Amino acid sequence: MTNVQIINKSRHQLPGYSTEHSSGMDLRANIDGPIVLKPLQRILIPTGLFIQLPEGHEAQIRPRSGLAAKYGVTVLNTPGTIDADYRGEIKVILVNLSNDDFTINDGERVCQMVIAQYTKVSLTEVELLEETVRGSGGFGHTGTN
Ligand SMILES: O=c1ccn([C@H]2C[C@H](O)[C@@H](COP(=O)(O)OP(=O)(O)OP(=O)(O)O)O2)c(=O)[nH]1
Repeated sequence: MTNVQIINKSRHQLPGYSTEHSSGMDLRANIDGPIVLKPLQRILIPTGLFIQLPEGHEAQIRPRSGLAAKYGVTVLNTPGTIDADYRGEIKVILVNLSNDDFTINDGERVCQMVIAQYTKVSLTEVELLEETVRGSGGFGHTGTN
């Protein structure tokens, strides 16, 4: 378990894992009152959370499948990236892809945050890449079912 420091300026409890095996912590909207998101409208939602990630880690802001499946509401830039050197407030870009208005209430769980380690690489420019069976096949070249 890696310890991460966080400042909570929201009026809600600190996020946590909902089960032992959850990878994401649900984040709550920290807003003064309900906000109506019209079809195809997007909005930046504050969380009131400020995090200090250890070097080599990032936080990924991902949609909640329930909001997506039931209401067509998702995270526009999924996965949003919170950098280890970012000290600002974590915000969530939600978009309403349904034909109906969607109301966001204060304290509503609007997304989930996954903390992940990443690998830093250096790029070496070459003329040829190692051959593989797949080669350049992709984008459904093996069929779609
Ligand atoms: O969903 C998001 C995505 C980003 N951020 C914050 C943390 C991140 O470290 C910073 C910059 O994000 P990103 O690199 O994606 O934004 P950019 O458009 O490239 O802006 P910048 O030029 O500030 O890096 O904004 C959020 O709060 N929520």
